[in-house]
Amino acid sequence: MSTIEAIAENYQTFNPAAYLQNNYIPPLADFSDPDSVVAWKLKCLADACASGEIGGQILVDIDSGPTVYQVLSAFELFKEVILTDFLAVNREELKKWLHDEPGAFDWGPSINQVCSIEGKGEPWQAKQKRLRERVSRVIPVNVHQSCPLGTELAPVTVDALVSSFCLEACSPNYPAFVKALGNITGLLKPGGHVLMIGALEESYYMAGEARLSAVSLTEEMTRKAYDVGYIIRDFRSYTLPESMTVDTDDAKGVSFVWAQKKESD
Ligand SMILES: C[S@@+](CC[C@H](N)C(=O)[O-])C[C@H]1O[C@@H](n2cnc3c(N)ncnc32)[C@H](O)[C@@H]1O
Ligand SMILES: O=[N+]([O-])c1ccc2c(c1)CN[C@@H](CO)C2
Repeated sequence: MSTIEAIAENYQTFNPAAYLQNNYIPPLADFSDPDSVVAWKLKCLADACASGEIGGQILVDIDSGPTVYQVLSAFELFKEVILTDFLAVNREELKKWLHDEPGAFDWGPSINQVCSIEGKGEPWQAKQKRLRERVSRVIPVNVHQSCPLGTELAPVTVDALVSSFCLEACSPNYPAFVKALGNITGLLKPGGHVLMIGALEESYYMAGEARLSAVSLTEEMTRKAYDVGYIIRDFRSYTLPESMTVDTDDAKGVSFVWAQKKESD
């Protein structure tokens, strides 16, 4: 039976480079296929951001891992973007990309895909430059703490959160998943927005030699987690086709939730 401590211990062998290769190159990130799952994720995020209802001062990405695709639309709507992760190795990977250092992962294809979706006709390099300028901090996070960012922002609350493949990938069970959502909700202003991507019916995934357990969530379990304190604005799900099943996890699909924190309970 996993516990929060055992999961944290297991994450010590998480390999960012292996994780990126497993999930962010073809076939999962094959943009020649408009139905590829990463293209679908980017479209979900872009559509929510195109609503005109999301924006403000601070956007926090909870659990960036070594990836930035998840904020490629949302970052444009905020004055400051804060990236976070539990592991120093992931925070270092993010800084490598932010500083355009040798060996950094190439997010160009994902950025180009978002530019196509957004249809503003700008070169992807311009968006990449803007994102690098907009990120103010890369800081630690622990979603199982009542203050997931410690004192870094307190008592400031933020206008929006993005989070992708996080809560289910680091919680030992569904109650802990729901509690972790409650913890990050405390960072959010009333009326603030959450854009969350999650795995559906996944029990494990690999990141190099690390084998991480996940809470297997159905669509209904995912929706239900937002029953307290949120209005769901959009919910979408994607079933992974045979062509996109990989041997590095057993996810059956991906969910997207756009939820807005109620002004008051
Ligand atoms: C599947 S990765 C998600 C990475 C990225 N957001 C993405 O979309 O691919 C899960 C992440 O959970 C992080 N993590 C593990 N335990 C955590 C905890 N207690 N609190 C916050 N994040 C944690 C790991 O460092 C890892 O980056
Ligand atoms: O389909 N995808 O684009 C995709 C990207 C990342 C990840 C998954 C699927 C499923 N496993 C999670 C870890 O819990 C990581």
